Amino acid sequence: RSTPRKSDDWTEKDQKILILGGGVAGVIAARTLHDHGHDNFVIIEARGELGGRMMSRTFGTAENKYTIELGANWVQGTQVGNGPKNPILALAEKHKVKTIFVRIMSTVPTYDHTGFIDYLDVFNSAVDNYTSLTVAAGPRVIKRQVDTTSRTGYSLIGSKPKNRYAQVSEYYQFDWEYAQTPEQTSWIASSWAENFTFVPDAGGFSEDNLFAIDQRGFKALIQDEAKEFLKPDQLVLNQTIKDIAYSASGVKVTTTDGTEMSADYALCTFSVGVLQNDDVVFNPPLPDWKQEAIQSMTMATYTKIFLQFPRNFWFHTQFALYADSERGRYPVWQGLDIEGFFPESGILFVTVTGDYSERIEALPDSQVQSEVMGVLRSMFPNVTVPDPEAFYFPRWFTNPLYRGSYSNWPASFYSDHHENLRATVDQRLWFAGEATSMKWFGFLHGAYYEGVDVAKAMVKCIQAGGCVGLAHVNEVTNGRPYKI
Ligand SMILES: Cc1cc2nc3c(=O)[nH]c(=O)nc-3n(C[C@H](O)[C@H](O)[C@H](O)COP(=O)(O)OP(=O)(O)OC[C@H]3O[C@@H](n4cnc5c(N)ncnc54)[C@H](O)[C@@H]3O)c2cc1C
Repeated sequence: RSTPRKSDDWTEKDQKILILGGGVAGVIAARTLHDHGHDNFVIIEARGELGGRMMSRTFGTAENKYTIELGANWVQGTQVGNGPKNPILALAEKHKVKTIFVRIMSTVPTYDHTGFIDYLDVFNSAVDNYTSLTVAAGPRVIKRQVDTTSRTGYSLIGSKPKNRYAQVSEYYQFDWEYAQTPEQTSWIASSWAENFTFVPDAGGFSEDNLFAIDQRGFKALIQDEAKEFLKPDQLVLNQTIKDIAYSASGVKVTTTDGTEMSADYALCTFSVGVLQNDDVVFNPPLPDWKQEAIQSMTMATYTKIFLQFPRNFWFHTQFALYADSERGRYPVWQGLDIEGFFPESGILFVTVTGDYSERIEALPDSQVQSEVMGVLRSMFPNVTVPDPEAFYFPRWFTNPLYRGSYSNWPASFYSDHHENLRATVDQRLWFAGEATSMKWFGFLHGAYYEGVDVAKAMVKCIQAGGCVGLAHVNEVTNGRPYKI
């Protein structure tokens, strides 16, 4: 009965539950159902493997190839003593995924368009300013003050970057994490996101980060976890869903090759970017409250641009900063050709985010490569910088299976919107993924916890013989926005 078939028969369903998408949320939801004795589910995934945004590929010349991470790369926040443990760390340990501890805030070499120039003092002030920003958000929550953008927050704590050095230092603290600017980001939500992951005193895991260097790919942790419980007939790969029909009596999905699968329930784990862009059509259209929630969240983009050179001519630390006159132009550089990472690899990468990612995705690779090389040559004016032997960057924003990298919470997204993003539609259609996590949106552990929590809620519902599901509010109202 789990074999996909064509059918218009809504009374004879193929499955109890269809899990739409095989990323972290989908796999962990499946495991949770299995743990509760519900094995009548099937995961449907467009790609040929599980993992979703845990995505890797081989990169480099024929003689010097490495597995690199295009998507998630870090276990963000680990554990202090017996405190809360990041569940992604637990999976990495269980499946022996190789990671390396990285101190992100340690000394970085600093550059501008003329070469090396020391602005570490400005950089250190930006570290302090970011801490002040998150601390100042706390009382606003307690006093029930309105949310504003993080830019407003920065200005109120007195941080107003005026030159390229202050801007790139702020970028490293902020945009490099949220993949959008302080103008585009909620002050309150970005602060609690920081606290719940990185600040143990505020309920977070730890301030540490582990960088995955496993040559099976970081995704090995979720793929190996799936192998422990998933049976072959519980997984359908290489099927892209184009239509989700639902009613109070069940759900039916149709894939691009015309295959139909029906079930009592569906759990949709597609990114909020996919939901925003109508890549999948809902039939009937999703209710207004759901659509408003989906369109009010933001899908941000984080792009790693990889280069491989015949020899290493750059800094010997993991990180370096480049201050351009344009904020966000090829700012954060990471070398992998160092002890403990991929020595002798000749691999270096630079990250861009947000609107700048969208800009470069619209350009041919050759143009992006020549821009990046222009920056690199200005950073090292006394070196004859060779052309790269390999060059690659993923286009997350235009990829119809993702439409960006991870969600980011804007100042106009209210708690009720969040509840509605997560809420069940017509008792049958459920939603989970990194974006539905209030505390950990954007992170792998957010996707993990949502997979657990939403699947548990579904189990409760099924055992009760049906239920309304996760509640929503019909209209998000904001009491007193205007004096009229
Ligand atoms: C560049 C980048 C860097 C990141 N860095 C980190 C990091 O270092 N640490 C961290 O904690 N998090 C990081 N993240 C975020 C993390 O990867 C995500 O939060 C997490 O992987 C999301 O999991 P998910 O299950 O919610 O969604 P997804 O992984 O997107 O799973 C949804 C699945 O649905 C599939 N799908 C989509 N459309 C269809 C369709 N029409 N039909 C069938 N299947 C479909 C997709 O292929 C995908 O497999 C990063 C993400 C990116 C992109």
